[in-house]
Amino acid sequence: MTPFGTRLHEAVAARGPLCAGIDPHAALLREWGLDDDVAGLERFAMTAAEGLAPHVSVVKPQSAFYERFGSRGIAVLERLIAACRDAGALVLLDVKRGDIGSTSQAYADAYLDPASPLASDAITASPYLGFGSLDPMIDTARKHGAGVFVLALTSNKEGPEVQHATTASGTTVAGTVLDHLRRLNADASPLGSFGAVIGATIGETGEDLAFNGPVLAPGYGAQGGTVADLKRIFGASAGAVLPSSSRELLRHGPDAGALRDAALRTNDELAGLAG
Ligand SMILES: O=C(O)c1cc(=O)[nH]c(=O)n1[C@@H]1O[C@H](COP(=O)(O)O)[C@@H](O)[C@H]1O
Repeated sequence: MTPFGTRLHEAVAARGPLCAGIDPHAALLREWGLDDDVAGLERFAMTAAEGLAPHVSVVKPQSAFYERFGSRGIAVLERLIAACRDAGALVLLDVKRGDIGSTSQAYADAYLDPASPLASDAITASPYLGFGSLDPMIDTARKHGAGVFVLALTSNKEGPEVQHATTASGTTVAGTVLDHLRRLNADASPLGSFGAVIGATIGETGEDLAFNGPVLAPGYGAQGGTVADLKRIFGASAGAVLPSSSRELLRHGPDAGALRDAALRTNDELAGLAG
């Protein structure tokens, strides 16, 4: 299997860097004229897939918005993942998992093993049980050509309390995560498969953000992040950055063509980002 980083590099070159979040908020379902039930969820998800997945490099469904409907919501998520992959988009399933190693393996089997009904191209992971607790996810991703995006400097205002804290070795928690990612991606070309999550909303951190892997940058759009912020935060490394937008993009529904136009327009705005 071609490594995720290589597939992502090709997808971004072909379709642009925008990562389209498919988050069926109850308020968005109502805005689209849908009921906040499983039928509404299915209609929302499939319309978003139709409008966005043929045009963007990456889609990112947030699992909780599907889980809130129980097993029938998860069945919709399974169908959404399949539809988006069929349309040529890479699926980054946003689950932010992290646990002791033996349970991390179960999460890896659930989301990264092609035999699983929820198999995706990549997942988001939380490193706060220690970066090494994610090893089963990293190893399983390597085996199946998948990717893992690890939380480093998140877009929410509460993140710095933990992420800016200094560890016993003198580096920050975020800096430690980035060091691990630097090591994991060291030999990859053109791009590693192990990414960092760094919000498009963060202020000056003093961290070295350059590494040979992709960056998921949520917070672009509804949370206030702009193209200027992306340039300020990432500078020359911005070529491997995936700005992620959910609500700002999805408010253009329920017309699939309007979603497509919004995604294409956003990718045009992001075109100046690389280099
Ligand atoms: O991992 C994420 O995707 C994520 C990390 C982060 O630091 N901030 C963040 O907002 N997210 C997710 O990115 C999406 C942002 O949605 P919008 O604010 O509607 O664009 C949601 O699915 C969040 O759960």
